[in-house]
Amino acid sequence: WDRGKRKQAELPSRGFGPTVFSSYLASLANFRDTKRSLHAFSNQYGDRRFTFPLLGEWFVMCKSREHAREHSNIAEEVLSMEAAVEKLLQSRYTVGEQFCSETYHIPAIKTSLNINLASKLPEMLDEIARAYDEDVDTCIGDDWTPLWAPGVCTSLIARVSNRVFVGEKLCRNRHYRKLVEGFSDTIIRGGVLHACMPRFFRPFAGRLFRFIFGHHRRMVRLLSAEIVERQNNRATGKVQRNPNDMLEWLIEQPCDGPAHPEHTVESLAMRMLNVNFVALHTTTKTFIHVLYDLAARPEYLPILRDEAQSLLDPSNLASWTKESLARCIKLDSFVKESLRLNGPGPIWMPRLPTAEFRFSDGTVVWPGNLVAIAITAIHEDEVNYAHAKEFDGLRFVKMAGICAQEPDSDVGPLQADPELKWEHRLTGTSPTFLAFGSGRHICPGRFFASLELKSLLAGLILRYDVRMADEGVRPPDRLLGPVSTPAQAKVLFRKRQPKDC
Ligand code: HEM
Repeated sequence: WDRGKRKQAELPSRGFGPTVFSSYLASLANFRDTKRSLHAFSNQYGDRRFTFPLLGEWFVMCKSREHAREHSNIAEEVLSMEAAVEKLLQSRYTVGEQFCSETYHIPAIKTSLNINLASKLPEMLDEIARAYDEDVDTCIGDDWTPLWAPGVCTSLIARVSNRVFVGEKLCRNRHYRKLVEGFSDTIIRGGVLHACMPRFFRPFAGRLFRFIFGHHRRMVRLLSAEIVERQNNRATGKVQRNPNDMLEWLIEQPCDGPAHPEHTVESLAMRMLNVNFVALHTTTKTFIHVLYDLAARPEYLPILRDEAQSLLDPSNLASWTKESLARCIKLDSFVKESLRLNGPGPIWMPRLPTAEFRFSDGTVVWPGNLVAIAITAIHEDEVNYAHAKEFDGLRFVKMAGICAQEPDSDVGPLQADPELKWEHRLTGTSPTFLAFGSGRHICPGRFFASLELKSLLAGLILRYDVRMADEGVRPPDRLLGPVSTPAQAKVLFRKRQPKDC
């Protein structure tokens, strides 16, 4: 008999009746097709909170705008995101205690990264041009050539992101890239494995896991010389010699007091793993989905290309600016629509109550039972979006009420009215668009992610034609319970034909 179920017994739940073990049957059935089961629950109980048994957990789910708003704004001390993530990923075992206990990468992203976006853009654009030259141009010609989309996208995102995180030398270092590219997937898989083990066995399994993969050990080895040199520069008043990048912004974060005047190499290496964890996985998956959406819908290529060409100089990436990319509203809408329909799964923004907690509608949640938002039920609800299940690359341009014609002045419509349209831009969030979360833990890296994704996509459509081998068919996502990942598929690339230039 499941204790979690008894505790939430007053909430509606669609299971197999009140018999012993029924919750386990429901849990297995929900695992088989999580998204569809969750949508059925949501349609039935959408305006109330309901329980959703899945893999031995009792998720208390919500879907309505009011519930989503309340969920997003409750204090970390009451409904904890960190505790929920730790429970789901078992990261204390797979990466180590320090991975979960320190969080100074968050202020570094929130402030330093965001303040420096415009000044770091030229380096990102330089890395994008080099990456396309070296990793794509060398593999393709004037004829259609199949390229492994997940491989290409993972490598591009890791390379360009790390140009901003650790600089030119390390972002091209083979060993460094191998470490950061595989890190998130290994940790997520390891987390699932650990969650299935008996609790008493996890510390031992974790030690073995960390010994085998050695993520932290390898990161310390790769970064230690660089960190020591930068700290020496600081100590000898030559701080201006240090590059302005994420590693430096982490070093600058305040320490715990006089006993620890500066962060240790071990601590900084762990933070850099954490930065890569939050930044690469999400952005890479998004880029793969965007590429599939574009390759399967070739009608968008000329539309996006015309816009990019009119606002960005195709032969001179160095001339692109944050403002000129912001004016690419169709590109912005296309990526946002892809994010709307292709999240990493139907259960979103999990929280773990630290004590018994009562929501404003009277629902009581118990410590140990996870609370989450049914994101796909919101993103695919006809009440929120017309023809919600269909992909419309220009949806958010239309929703913002902006004429889908070319902007006819230098100013462009978004710059003319940025406040009004914010909600419909890629980085905008609302109770009906939660891909970047909302409220207290809203994604602080979304401005960086948006700039990176739009620069990469603009670069791609100005250089290449893309299509699926099976014309017009988008490869289906791979589903495993609540986790959805993009298909492992090839996309056909060819250099852009001269008649299109
Ligand atoms: C398309 C790419 C991305 C997506 C879809 C995404 C999505 C999200 C979501 C949904 C959350 C909130 C989770 C919750 O409330 O449970 C979040 C939080 C976070 N994201 Fe992102 N993210 C992306 C890219 C990035 C990047 C590039 C960075 C760093 C450079 C980043 C750093 C973070 C951090 C540090 C948090 C935790 C914030 C906090 O606890 O206050 N994200 N992200």
